[in-house]
Amino acid sequence: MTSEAAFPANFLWGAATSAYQIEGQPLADGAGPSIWHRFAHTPGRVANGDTGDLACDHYRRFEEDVALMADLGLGAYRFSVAWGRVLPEGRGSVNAKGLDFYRRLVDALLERGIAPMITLYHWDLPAALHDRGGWLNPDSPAWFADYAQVLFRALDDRVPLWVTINEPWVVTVPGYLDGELAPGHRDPFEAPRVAHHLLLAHAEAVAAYRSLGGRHRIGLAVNLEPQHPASPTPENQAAARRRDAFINRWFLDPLYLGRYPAELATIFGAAWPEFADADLARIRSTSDSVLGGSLGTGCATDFIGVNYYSRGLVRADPNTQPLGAIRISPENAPRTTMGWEVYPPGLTETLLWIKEHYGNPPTYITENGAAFDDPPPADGLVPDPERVDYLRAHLRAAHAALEQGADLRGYFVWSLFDNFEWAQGYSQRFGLIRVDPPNQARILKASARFYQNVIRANGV
Ligand SMILES: N=[N+]=NCCCCNC(=O)[C@@H]1[C@H]2[C@H](O)[C@@H](O)[C@H](O)[C@@H](CO)[C@@H]12
Repeated sequence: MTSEAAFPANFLWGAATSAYQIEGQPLADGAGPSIWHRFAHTPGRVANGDTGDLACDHYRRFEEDVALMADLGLGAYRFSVAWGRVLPEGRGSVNAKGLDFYRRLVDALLERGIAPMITLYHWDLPAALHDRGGWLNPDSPAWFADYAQVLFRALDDRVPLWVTINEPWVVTVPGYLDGELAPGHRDPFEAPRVAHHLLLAHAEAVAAYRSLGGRHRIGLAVNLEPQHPASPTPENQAAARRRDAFINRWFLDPLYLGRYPAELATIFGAAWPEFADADLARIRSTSDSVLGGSLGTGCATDFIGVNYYSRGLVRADPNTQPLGAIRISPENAPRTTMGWEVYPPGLTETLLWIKEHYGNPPTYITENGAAFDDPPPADGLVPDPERVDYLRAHLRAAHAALEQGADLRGYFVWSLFDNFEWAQGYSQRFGLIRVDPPNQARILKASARFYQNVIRANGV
């Protein structure tokens, strides 16, 4: 099959998931509960009262699932470790059975020639640490670095790619500002401090990785979305700039430029603290990579993981505080069932924005995908043409950025399976493979076959 867009020879093709969204049995074998176990079991927090108690039962079915990944021809699989399985109290003694699950999963992947990309933190903080203040506690970066070292020591001989934290913005804003996600706080004084501790946690984990002689690559995964004014009025343009700082630059500017966007102090006002210069220096610290010498990007991170779903169409709105800007959904544009506009050019724009603003660091698209109301299976396959179109268009958009010089190394579909979509429970389907918790059958969708062909052709 000749492909219109041929990718580089060693381009990495993967799919992504996270522990609480697919594993099930969150308390098995001595695991400690997470804030998401607690949040999901709090009435009213998750649609239909759904929880991750069963999810995709991946904790039990992982060998079958790895075989499915191999059938698709995945070159890599991105998954997260549930901190509470490895350290039930979040710190202190290691739970051998919990760590062993991840060792067996990694070995099963390697046996099939699938490279593991491990995310150390995908939102499921041990509840025991939350009870000590969680990410608000200035000790949280050290807790995270200690946990990271347990994984580095156990698995770095076999894991080529590490992501420290998934989407610190989502941990911070839905978690501590608007309260939609665990732990469900709504406090503008807490959010900037949580964000700061997450950045320090990333830096401490990277520093620990370097000091242990970590032989591979470690990065941060961030959700990014271009912000476009709904109409070119000065108010809307200013609102788009504020939202750009708030969503896209909050974490990348400190990491690559050693400073927070100035807009954030204006947005948060009195709630924005004075951060120590030494902290910002630590976050941006130039640490020698295992390849010797700084990587040239002058920061602790080897690569950026980009989670791209859509753009933000922005209108000034004084009633939406603290931003004074609201994201609107364009009436006549195609949208996913999450309400997000399907906007492939935004992926090209995002990748080129990273190249221009942060020195073209190595980049992986660590998440890209869409939720649609898939029809039921027909002849053993779920017809999901909308998802096929979404993936094809975004792969072409990624390729356009490659052709303009973006250092894009790989692409991970979100998600391998229909799974627990946080506060929306199982009402949203993002998978290449259909999973219904009651029967746990794995049924390929047309998008899985499409992606299998993309991988074979190394192009789309
Ligand atoms: N305003 N605004 N912007 C919204 C920005 C948040 C976008 N949501 C994500 O990126 C989450 C990411 C997560 O890793 C995964 O665990 C989730 O299942 C997917 C799907 O939801 C995506």
